[in-house]
Amino acid sequence: MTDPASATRPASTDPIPLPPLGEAAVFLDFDGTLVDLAETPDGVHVPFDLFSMLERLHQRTGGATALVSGRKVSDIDQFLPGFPGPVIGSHGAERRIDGVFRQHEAVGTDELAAVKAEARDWAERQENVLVEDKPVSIVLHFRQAPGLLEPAGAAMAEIVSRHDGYELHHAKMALELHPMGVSKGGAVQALMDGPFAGRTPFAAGDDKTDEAMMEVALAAGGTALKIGTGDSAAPMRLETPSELRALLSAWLERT
Ligand SMILES: O=P(O)(O)OC[C@H]1O[C@H](O[C@H]2O[C@H](CO)[C@@H](O)[C@H](O)[C@H]2O)[C@H](O)[C@@H](O)[C@@H]1O
Repeated sequence: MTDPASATRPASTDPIPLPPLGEAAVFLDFDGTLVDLAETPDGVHVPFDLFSMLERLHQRTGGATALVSGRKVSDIDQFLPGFPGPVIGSHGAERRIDGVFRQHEAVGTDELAAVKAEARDWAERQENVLVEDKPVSIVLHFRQAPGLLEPAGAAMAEIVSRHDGYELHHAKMALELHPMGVSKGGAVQALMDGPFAGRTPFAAGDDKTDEAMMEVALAAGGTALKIGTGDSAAPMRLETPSELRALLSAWLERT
């Protein structure tokens, strides 16, 4: 029988098997991983020392530290202005690598506009559903209307069923409609095949969308860490973003 406590216990503890930073490629999710979740997307608190820690990781890994978020890249720029490494946004549908910014080809298409309009139209007929419009997707947030999550799931599934090439992603208290095939794993693989080649990857995340990047990290001989509860391919687990930040600080001291 599975021990319920094992869902939150680190699968591996002392010492956590992390490669020397000079040989590592570090992939970090943002919400729920580097910062605590908040009631609204704008409400997250960025600890004052997070930026300097990420900057040190960037330096110590020779530039091989990437932020890999479901947020749009411009959000990450707002929360962590001036982060010098690659920023993967919108779950991989936006990428800024070596200063070159690219977005998914769906941006600007009539089909994407129609998917967004239909989702927004449904949300505007409800109360307290927060709409987040991103370049390659639309997100409906339900922290202020948890009872609507289920009916919204059915309504959003119906919308994507009418638009070829779109899918519904169940996020934390949110539903996101985006083009099929968008994946953090694809973006992480591209970095491992490109500027981060030859390094040992470490990926940390808290959500289902992070599993794809963790699987890429594991397949490349690296390791992965899950924050919080829930199934994960990650062999390591911590409970909170603050524990991860402490681990990253200790890593910076260690190697
Ligand atoms: O991949 P991530 O960096 O973890 O981004 C995932 C989504 O994060 C945001 O939504 C989540 O965090 C909000 C703030 O804590 C929370 O209110 C919401 O319930 C969560 O789903 C962001 O708003 C989304 O665009 C990201 O996809």
